[in-house]
Amino acid sequence: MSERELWERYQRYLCVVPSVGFTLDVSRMRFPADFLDRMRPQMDKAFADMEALEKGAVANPDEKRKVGHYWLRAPQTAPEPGLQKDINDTVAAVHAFAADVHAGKVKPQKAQRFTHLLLVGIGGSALGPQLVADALGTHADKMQVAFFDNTDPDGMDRVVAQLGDRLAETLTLVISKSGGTKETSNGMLEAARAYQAKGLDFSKHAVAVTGAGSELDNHARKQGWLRIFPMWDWVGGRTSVMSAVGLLPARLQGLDIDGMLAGARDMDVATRQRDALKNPAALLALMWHHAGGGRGTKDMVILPYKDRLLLMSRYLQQLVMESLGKELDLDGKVVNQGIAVYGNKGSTDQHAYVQQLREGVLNFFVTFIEVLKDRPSGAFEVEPGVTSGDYLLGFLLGTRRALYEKGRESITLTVPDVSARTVGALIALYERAVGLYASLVNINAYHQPGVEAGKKAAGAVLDLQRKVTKRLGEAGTEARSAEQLAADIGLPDEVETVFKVLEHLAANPDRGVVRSGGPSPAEARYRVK
Ligand SMILES: O=P(O)(O)OC[C@H]1O[C@](O)(CO)[C@@H](O)[C@@H]1O
Repeated sequence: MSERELWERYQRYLCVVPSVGFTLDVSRMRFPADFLDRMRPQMDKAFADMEALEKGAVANPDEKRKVGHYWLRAPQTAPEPGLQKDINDTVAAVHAFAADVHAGKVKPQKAQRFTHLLLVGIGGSALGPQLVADALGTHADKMQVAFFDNTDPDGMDRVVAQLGDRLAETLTLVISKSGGTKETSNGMLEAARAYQAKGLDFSKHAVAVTGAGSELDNHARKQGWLRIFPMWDWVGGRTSVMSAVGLLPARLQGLDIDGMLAGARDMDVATRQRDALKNPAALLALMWHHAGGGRGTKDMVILPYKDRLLLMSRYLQQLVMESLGKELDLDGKVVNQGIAVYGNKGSTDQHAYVQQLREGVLNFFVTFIEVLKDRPSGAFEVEPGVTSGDYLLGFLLGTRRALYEKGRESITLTVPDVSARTVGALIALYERAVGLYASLVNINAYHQPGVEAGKKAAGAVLDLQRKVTKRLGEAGTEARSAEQLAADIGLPDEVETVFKVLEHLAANPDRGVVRSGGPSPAEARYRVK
């Protein structure tokens, strides 16, 4: 297509959401002229499914749950008055609590004011807060935010070291919907130890966001934590950023959560429209379907040309892949669905993997995110008449063109700025697109049966470790091989796991296991110190 024809196509398919100043351009997707018409019956069903979901139908059949993240920004649309009240009360409580913290009414044990925030959570209980904090944060925020989002001891040590003595002014939020996620409870215990090491009572610095009656809820109550905020079973972890999970840390940081909710609400209005050409979430879902033939054969490369949106790809990775990556469809048929998501930011990636995108294996489509506003003020010309921001746009358009020339498809989202409103709108856009796409390919977007297998297997590894260390203790100073120890504990076939566990213990001198013998697994011998 010539540049002139592309301009015509750009105008024909441009989807505009004036309330958030947002546009979606699908002109560089090579879908055939009749594609949208052909997809209409499936799209109509997707709209009907979505309407039922918003009205409170059980949209997650496996877990028999309602799916209510859209109600979070429009409580009046929640199907029961009790839910509306819960949402309104929680937003009000978040505002009131944050105001008290900022004013020093809620204060730390041995300091005047909380100035820092440590968020302990993982997956949906961290990724949304991380995206929002990074996209909207500044050096002048009311509180600076740090995260424990893994059970990596060194990762946590590094955060604690960076906080240093400011731990005394740090409010820790432990966020877990289920309240039983191991990484998060480990993070909580590690955080408590760090406070204790400084002579501080963790419970006087701790707040929980969790489901009523969860392990975390019970623990926080028993220990008399500062506060507990609710997390509801009708909100999925990966769509929880507009519940207390995301609102509380954002408001404590000093961000405009009402703006974020309003942006999401405006996008929700736009994405409820039944005309796919006017509905950016529907158009996005249709483009994903076109790109990957409804089977996810093409990866989604997210390329925001803005540092503040760096975490978009990580956030979308969970939202898209945990929602769509399913073995079975809603009829129980094996489909192995999904769309792989990766990305970083432009133009940085032009000096990394864009080479492959232009010339290598054609297994992807790109989503460019363009931000019109360069910086709050003070344009600086790096060359006569040209700013760094002009370069950023030049690189975006240049890459888009270079990819198109080689038959590589792309979508472009444009937002006026990176503000609370646009971040809320982008999140809402993708939440809806994922839901609509799931209907198009007939899968349940709201459960995650696959992650349980890894959790169970991890639990089995730790049980095995307990048995091995007990056996090592009984063997005293006698050095034994992994093979012998596996046989000793009655699990001879688990020898590889026994070996890996022993290597890990021996690599950490304070664990009390000494390795001797040769470098190969068969030669290695282990004993207690
Ligand atoms: O908030 P929770 O219950 O700690 O769960 C954290 C994450 O773990 C998962 O359940 C996957 O293991 C995600 O869906 C969820 O966002």
